[in-house]
Amino acid sequence: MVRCPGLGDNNFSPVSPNIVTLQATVYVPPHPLIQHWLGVVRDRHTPGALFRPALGELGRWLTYEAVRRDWLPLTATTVETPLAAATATFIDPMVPVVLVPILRAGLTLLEGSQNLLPLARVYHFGVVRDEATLEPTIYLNKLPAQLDPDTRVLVLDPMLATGGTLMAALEALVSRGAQPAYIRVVAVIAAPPALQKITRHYPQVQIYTAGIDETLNEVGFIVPGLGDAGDRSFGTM
Ligand SMILES: O=P(O)(O)OC[C@H]1O[C@H](OP(=O)(O)OP(=O)(O)O)[C@H](O)[C@@H]1O
Ligand SMILES: O=c1cc[nH]c(=O)[nH]1
Ligand SMILES: [Mg+2]
Repeated sequence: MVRCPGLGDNNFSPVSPNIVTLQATVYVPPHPLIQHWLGVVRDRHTPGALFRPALGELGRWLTYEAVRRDWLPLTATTVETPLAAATATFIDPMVPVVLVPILRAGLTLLEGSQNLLPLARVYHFGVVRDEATLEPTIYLNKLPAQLDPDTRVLVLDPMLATGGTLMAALEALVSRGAQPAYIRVVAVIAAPPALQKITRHYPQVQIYTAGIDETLNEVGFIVPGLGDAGDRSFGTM
């Protein structure tokens, strides 16, 4: 069990002891709904019609966890209730909030995130891994040329395996002005190679994931994982 600073009394329990060496940038929220939906997506017998909405639920709950501490800028003001004046705190509309789904599989997390952050801009980022070399290729980049340095960025990608895909997305974001301290990642399953790569290059980027698995197999799939998230989501097996 690891107690993460800055997250109040919530204990975020690691599935793998590797998290101990990863400082406090990787969080596995011990939420029963997250655990439930993780079990559903892991199950090979879950049909696509349920797999997709299950990832959507994980997108919702992991987004809730990812944004609830020290990330969304707030502004305090006063409102009139029917009875009297009351202080009120709102999300500061002047600070851009951005969602970056990594296509294809990241699209499944988007709806749940967008429901919680309806005013966020969405910049799609398409990456495909070469099945032989595991190298990522960017085939779509809808990021603007420049991002306001205050922009809060939530990157959505269910699977962090070698970490090559996420590194490509983070490089694109940072080169356009995003600040690593304001970037958070929502993932469903993360593997140690990805976590080590990201925390080494971007120690300020926080990763929120439903689980950390032990290893990758010889063809770069997370084991036990959940298989190919994109193919299972879109019926392209
Ligand atoms: O950490 P990495 O080793 O880079 O692998 C992770 C990436 O692999 C999968 O995408 P894939 O290339 O299969 O594309 P898809 O989402 O379109 O299926 C997954 O959705 C991640 O984006
Ligand atoms: O296990 C894995 C690894 C990469 N991409 C997936 O969809 N699944
Ligand atoms: Mg895929």
